[in-house]
Amino acid sequence: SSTAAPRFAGYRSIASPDGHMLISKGARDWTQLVGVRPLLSESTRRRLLGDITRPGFEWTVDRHANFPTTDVEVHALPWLDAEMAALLEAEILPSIERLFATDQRRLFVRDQFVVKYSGGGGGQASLGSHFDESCFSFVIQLNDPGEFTGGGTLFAHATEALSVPQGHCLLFCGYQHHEGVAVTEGCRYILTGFVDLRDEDEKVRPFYGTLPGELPRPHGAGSHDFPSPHLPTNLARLQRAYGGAAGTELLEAIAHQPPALPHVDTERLASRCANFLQSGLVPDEKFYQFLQATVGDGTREDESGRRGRAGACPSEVTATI
Ligand SMILES: O=C(O)CCC(=O)C(=O)O
Ligand SMILES: [Fe+2]
Repeated sequence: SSTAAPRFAGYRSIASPDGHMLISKGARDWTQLVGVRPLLSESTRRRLLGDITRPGFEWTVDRHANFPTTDVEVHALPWLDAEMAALLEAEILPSIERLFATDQRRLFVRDQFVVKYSGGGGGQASLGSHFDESCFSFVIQLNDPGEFTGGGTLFAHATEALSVPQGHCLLFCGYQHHEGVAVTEGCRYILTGFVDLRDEDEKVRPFYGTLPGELPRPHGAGSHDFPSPHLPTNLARLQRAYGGAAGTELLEAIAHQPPALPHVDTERLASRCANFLQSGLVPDEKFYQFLQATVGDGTREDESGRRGRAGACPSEVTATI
């Protein structure tokens, strides 16, 4: 894939090791930077499009209470889940770390899903102005923008929607207001991810910007709830934090040792692990399901996905780039 700078009239582009940084002419704050980089291989892209355009493919429409999308969780396609876990570790989280000067060891994935926008009345065509309940978000363009009319990601600080080439990925601060512009013809497919930063309030606050109110607790960035372990990348992070332990060993480590993850409250997880150990069950794939069902946001998976986007509220920009 090409690393040439995609050109957008409303943006200035600066080459970076991860691709390009786009700075809209209206940007006043470094949290308004948008990273754009090639990401998906041609074979992954084609395989995914093949899967989701198969007749009878089942989309969900009610996973997010606010600003719902027609989507499907990455988790529903195990091969994709595995590929995304590898891409997150090797590419996406390191890019977020470099672009936003954060610490990738403190990043956890809250949600990942494929979205379908349909022009011509066949389904959802757009997504209204909102902010994501995560410090960072990524949007990967799956199909060729030549296949649809309209579409793209429009930031409140910009005048032009970004529609990047197929396989390219946008990285941005989720608390910046943005919208999915209406597709008027054809279909636009993207893969969206919400990535939270678990860190000290003062590290999180700059990303929250001037949104009114407190830092979004307990479910947003800076929250101390446990990251959803049904995402393999989160489970891998958990295992690493406990010295590579897996299975029973991981359960024991969590149950008996102090939390190894800074600023994540693993108390509830620890007591559940202790109970699981007492039950005498062997942590095979049930262990995975157990983590999925009992921790994460403390809810079942389908409920945890409902907290993804929040309503629009006025945002002012104060700092300068
Ligand atoms: O359509 C887009 O590019 C934006 C998608 C988005 O903002 C979201 O899924 O939360
Ligand atoms: Fe969004």
